[in-house]
Amino acid sequence: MHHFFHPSTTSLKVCGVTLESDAHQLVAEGITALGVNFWPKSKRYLPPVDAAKFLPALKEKILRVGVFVNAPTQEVLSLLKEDIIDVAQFHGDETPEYCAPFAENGHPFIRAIGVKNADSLTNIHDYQASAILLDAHAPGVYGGTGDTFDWNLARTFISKNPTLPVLLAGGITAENAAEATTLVHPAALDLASGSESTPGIKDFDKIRAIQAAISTAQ
Ligand SMILES: O=C(O)c1ccccc1NCC(=O)[C@H](O)[C@H](O)COP(=O)(O)O
Repeated sequence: MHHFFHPSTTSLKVCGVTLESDAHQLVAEGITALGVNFWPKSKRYLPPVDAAKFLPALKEKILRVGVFVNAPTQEVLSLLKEDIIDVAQFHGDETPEYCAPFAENGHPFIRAIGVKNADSLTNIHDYQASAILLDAHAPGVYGGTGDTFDWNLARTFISKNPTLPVLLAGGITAENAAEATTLVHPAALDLASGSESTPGIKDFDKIRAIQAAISTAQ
């Protein structure tokens, strides 16, 4: 986890994992982090009870991130306390007040921000997040759209906040991963649509191509 949040290079987080076999293959491919989506309306939803069958065995092998949209605090806390996930990712309308107990109790979390314009990037320190994920603005669906946003906003944000780990998300594919790495220099690229054959099913040719693009770019 230390490596992920204090990176010297851009790492990769593959989100929307639903299959145990895909999770093990991500470990075998040396991917830094995986995301499991606990929002019931996501195309990539995995019920916590199913995630609990395979995520514990992956502890220390890959960073296990749980993605939540406006979930009850207790649901998030129990997955963290039961050691099913390492990090929570808040990808909905969670406020600084919602996030505060996680920060105060030392639970690492990523706050995802849908970037509409420069105003989307104000007051981000209020969340006290371990890392920030910048994604395309997606009213109502929140994430996983495959759409990009203006990466110059991300680049400017990172240059003004050099000690805050920032993940870049939204429409990352093998075709644009090198440019995203070179232009933005994020702590990690994060992707769902660009890593799968159908929602929730990973395509390892695509994932290897993205890894290669990141390596070449840095
Ligand atoms: O993937 C989803 O279905 C999703 C739904 C609601 C909130 C978040 C979601 N995904 C979280 C992620 O971290 C995705 O990787 C991120 O939104 C980028 O997705 P994509 O543009 O498809 O690469």
